[in-house]
Amino acid sequence: MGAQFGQYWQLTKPRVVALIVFTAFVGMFMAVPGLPPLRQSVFGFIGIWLAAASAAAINHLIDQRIDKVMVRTADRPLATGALRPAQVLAFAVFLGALSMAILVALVNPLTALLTFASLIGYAIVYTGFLKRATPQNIVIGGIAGAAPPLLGWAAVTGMRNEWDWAHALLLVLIIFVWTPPHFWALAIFRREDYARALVPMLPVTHGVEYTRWQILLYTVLLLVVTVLPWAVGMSGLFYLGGALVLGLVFLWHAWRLMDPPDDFYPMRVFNYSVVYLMALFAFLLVDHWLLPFLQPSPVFELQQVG
Ligand code: HEM
Ligand SMILES: CC(C)=CCC/C(C)=C/CC/C(C)=C/COP(=O)(O)OP(=O)(O)O
Repeated sequence: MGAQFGQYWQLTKPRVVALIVFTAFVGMFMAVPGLPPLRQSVFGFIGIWLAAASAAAINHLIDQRIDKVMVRTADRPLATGALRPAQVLAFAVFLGALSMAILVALVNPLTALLTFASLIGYAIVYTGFLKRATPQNIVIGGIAGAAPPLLGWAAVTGMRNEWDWAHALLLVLIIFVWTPPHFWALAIFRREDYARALVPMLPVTHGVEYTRWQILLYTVLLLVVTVLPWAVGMSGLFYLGGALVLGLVFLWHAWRLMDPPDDFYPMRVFNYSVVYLMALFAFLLVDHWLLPFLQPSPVFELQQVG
């Protein structure tokens, strides 16, 4: 029983999904001054979590043949036969249905719709089609993985106006641009896995050198887009400082990757990418709370003038 639970837990890609829901959580806080409304944020969080977990389980189902061939994924529940496809399908449908019920009944229909689109985007469009079709798979598919800040924002505001959309999409853009360096670093290290499984990932189709250049270009772009929250007045100097330091370290890694000290270096870049995104969103969150304290209020300024 305990062992079975472990297998089902593994289907939900718990570590990836933890970072995904963290970005949704930050989206909720960025959407409003102070604390977001309790019901929408708690059930929004649970609903987005369940949807992402469902999408991850469907990814296991559709990818079972690929996962069996790749060293990195050969121990997954379907690849080893620990779970049967029917069990995985039932689990994924259960999580997905529960997610939709919670989002529709306790959050709002727009969040349910956007979350459902992300679920289909990752589980079906990316896994079932793009992944097997083009080396731009993860760039396009990255839209689904990047959506959670928008989902969080929608959960607590229902998207009131263009201002909401523009600011939420800016956070989506950051994760969208982050995804290629995140994934291609790992793909360089695991390129033999992908070649054996006939998955057209960039290092397999265009070579390692070309992929390193792409990583460097996206990392430069990432540094630029992470300045935007400060430039549009969404975040303050505390965030900007954090984003610049984190981004320059990422750039230094991407630069060293052009002529790496050893074969394992791409995995160090990959591991850093995870720490980077976690820290960047933590900076957004803390800055959002600090901002009112750091910026003198108009009353305070008046008192000073007086
Ligand atoms: C299409 C987009 C993406 C692709 C192709 C991708 C690919 C991958 C792959 C292949 C791994 C290794 C997983 C493993 O060995 O179990 C991984 C790990 C990870 N990914 Fe992504 N990823 C994407 C988007 C994201 C997003 C949007 C997030 C979070 C916001 C994320 C967070 C993580 C984390 C936290 C890990 C580390 C898991 C661990 O330490 O075990 N990824 N990713
Ligand atoms: C509803 C919602 C927010 C959905 C988000 C979906 C989600 C779980 C995105 C994670 C992205 C990810 C781990 C891609 C790797 O898939 P892969 O098949 O390339 O990697 P693998 O070989 O490790 O399975």
